[in-house]
Parts: sequence; structure tokens; C-alpha cells
Amino acid sequence: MTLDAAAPARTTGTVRVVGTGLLGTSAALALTLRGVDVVLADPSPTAVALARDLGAGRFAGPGDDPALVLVACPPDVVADVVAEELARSPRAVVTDVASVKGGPLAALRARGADLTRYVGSHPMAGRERSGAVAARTDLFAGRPWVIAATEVTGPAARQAVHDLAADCGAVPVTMPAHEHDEAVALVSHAPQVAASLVAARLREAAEPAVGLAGQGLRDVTRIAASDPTLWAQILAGNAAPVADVLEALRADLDDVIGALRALAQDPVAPGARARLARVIADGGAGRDRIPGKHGSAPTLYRTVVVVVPDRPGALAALLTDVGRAGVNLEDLRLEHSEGQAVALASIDVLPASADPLTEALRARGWTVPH
Ligand SMILES: NC(=O)c1ccc[n+]([C@@H]2O[C@H](COP(=O)([O-])OP(=O)(O)OC[C@H]3O[C@@H](n4cnc5c(N)ncnc54)[C@H](O)[C@@H]3O)[C@@H](O)[C@H]2O)c1
Ligand SMILES: O=C(O)C(=O)C[C@]1(C(=O)O)C=C[C@@H](O)C=C1
Repeated sequence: MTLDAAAPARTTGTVRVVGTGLLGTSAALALTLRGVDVVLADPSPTAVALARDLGAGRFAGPGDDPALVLVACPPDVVADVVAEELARSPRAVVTDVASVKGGPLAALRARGADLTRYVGSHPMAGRERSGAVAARTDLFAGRPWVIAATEVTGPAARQAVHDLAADCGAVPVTMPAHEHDEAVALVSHAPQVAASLVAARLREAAEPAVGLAGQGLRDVTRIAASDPTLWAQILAGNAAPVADVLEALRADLDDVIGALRALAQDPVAPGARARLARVIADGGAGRDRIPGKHGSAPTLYRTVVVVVPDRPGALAALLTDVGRAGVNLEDLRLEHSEGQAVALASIDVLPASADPLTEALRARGWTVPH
């Protein structure tokens, strides 16, 4: 997915990005691509220089007069930084992208900040890596961007953040802060804890067991690589809603354990298999409700799986042949088990491209198993 750089930006005036890590630099790259004047600030000189070097904008200076300030710093300090930015630029709209919204809003309200010019927001897009080096121009493409407007948010602030989200390729969604926090406890924060707990079980596992890991484990644990300091802040900032989701999960887990213990005692324990089947079926029903990348049904892409020999240049050759086939690659995953002479590349493409790509790759000698 790429951003349509040709479309004119809705955002007008200079945008000041404060915190040039993954989120700040990704937004700055998307805005710069659209021709928006972006100035960059971060307490870390390396972080801001890196973002500038990547083409995300220019260094902030004393003469800047931003129309919009985007705060993309860690959640713990977000209320302080927003308050500073409101005072520094008395005419600007200020937003932040922290993963929790209720706490920062309450803190700003308590200190009497100008909430007509501030509107918290949260793009539902990210990565398990931090810093400007992980930034991507299309990070937000097709993703929801929550705008947590309040009853006192001014229309200019609403519009400016709406335009910012749209210019980054995201889909703006308006939602009150408390509703947002409950929703992300379920769809983001508890899943992070679950992924981390599953992955943590692997620490003490014997080498041969870990060597058997397939795509299932990789899918479930990708986000276990996330930044612990950032996530400790996110979880602490949304403690009660996350605890509620995890308590419900614990009850479900106890039910599964009960069925398994019953089967361990008696292989034909009445009702046990039905309880296990129900867990898997309920999981499938829940998963079916997850929207696709663009908010549509999750059947947006088809996956073409290709066998890639384990030798230098093989993946590059495959990508070249995908390009020669005239097919736009939407996503790529590589599965490689230790000791195996081949890897499996899963290439997501638009449904209409799957069969032509399969044929073109087979014609060029690639093994495409199904
Ligand atoms: N990582 C994700 O997937 C993701 C997704 C959506 C929203 N968010 C939110 O975006 C924000 C930034 O996360 P990130 O992943 O970009 O983190 P990051 O670690 O990549 O970047 C954070 C940046 O903030 C800077 N910073 C630290 N203290 C600061 C301060 N007092 N003032 C200004 N800048 C400061 C750091 O130097 C760093 O460059 C967080 O609030 C996070 O909750 C993260
Ligand atoms: O995809 C990832 O790696 C993410 O961490 C993204 C994710 C999410 O849970 O979807 C994580 C935290 C953010 O606040 C928003 C998005």
C-alpha cells in the first residue's frame, strides 16, 4: 500500500512534530511526501537528526509558527509535553498520538490547559520496533486514527486532526477517550500481554523444541518483541480496563485447563471435547470480526506461497520476478526453520493478481506449492 503523494494535502501551514521516534517520524514522512512543511523536535539530538536525514522534515527553529503540533513522545510525559506545546504556540492546535487517552486528558484538564485547542488522538498502527529507523511513510495507510474529541474541543482542532489523519492515509474515527481506552484494552493492550506471556514460556524451552517453531507461533508472538519501557507505560496508563479483559481471559483459560485435566484423567470425559471445540470455534468467530487492512472484510488479499532456496540473493531474485510479473506486493512474510535448505515466502496480493502471479512464478522456475 502506498500513499497517493499526488493528492493535495488538506493540512495547511507548518506542522511541528515533537518526538521523532517511530510514530512521529512516520507521520512526518507522510506529511512531507504530501508537500507539508514539517519541523522536527526531540530531546535526543540523534533522534531528530535521524528523522531529518530520513527526509521527514527540517529542524525546528525559534521562528517557526506551527498551525498544528503533533506530540509523539512516550505516554508518561505526554500531558507535560502537550501543556508545554500549548503554551509555546498559542495559536496552534495540539494533538498527541499516545496509546492511552483518558489519563493525559484528565491531567491536562486538572492543570487548566486550553482544551479547545487540544484534541488527543491515536493512530491504530504501529510496529514492534521503536525509533526513526523503523519509521514508514505508509505506516498509517488504511488504518483507523481515533480522534478523542471532547465537548469543549473547538471545530478548528477537530478539523485539523481529521485532516492530519487523512493526509497520513488513515481513516479518522471520532470516539470519547474513555470509550477508546476500553476498546484498545481489548484489541491492543490485552493482546500484547497475551503475546508476551506465550513467548515468555519459550525462554526455558529446550533447543530442539524451539527449533520446531512454525508460522503459528510466529504469528502469535510478533508483538512480543515490542519495547518493554513503552508498554509498561501503556499498560499502567490503562490498568483497570486491561485488568478487566485479562480477568475474563483467565476465566476462559481456567475452563480450558479444566477440560484438559478431565481428559488427562479420563480420555472420554463427558463434555470435555465439546468444551475444547467451543474454545476454538469461538476464537474463529471472534477473528472473523477483525476488519481487513482497509476496514473491509478480511478477505482483501490472497496469499501466494513460494519455496525460496536458502542461498544468498534468492529472495531478491523472487522479488524481482514478482515485479516482472507486474504485480503489486501488499505484504511479505518469510518462514524459515533452522537446518532446512529452503524457506517459505508468503506473498499477499490483491485477489485478482494471485493466479497470474502463481503462473508467472512457475513459468520462471519457482516452486509454488498451492
Ligand atoms: N509503537 C507503536 O506501535 C505505537 C502505535 C500507536 C501509538 N503509539 C504511541 O506513540 C507514542 C510514541 O511511540 P513510538 O513507538 O514512536 O516511540 P519511540 O520510542 O519510537 O519514540 C519516542 C520518541 O519520543 C522522544 N521523547 C522522549 N521523551 C520526550 C519528551 N519529554 N518530549 C519530546 N519527545 C520525547 C524520544 O526521544 C523518542 O524519539 C507513544 O505515546 C505511544 O504510546 C505507539
Ligand atoms: O502492530 C504492531 O506492532 C503494534 O504494536 C500496533 C498497535 C496495535 O496493537 O495494533 C500497538 C499499539 C498502538 O497503540 C497501536 C497499534
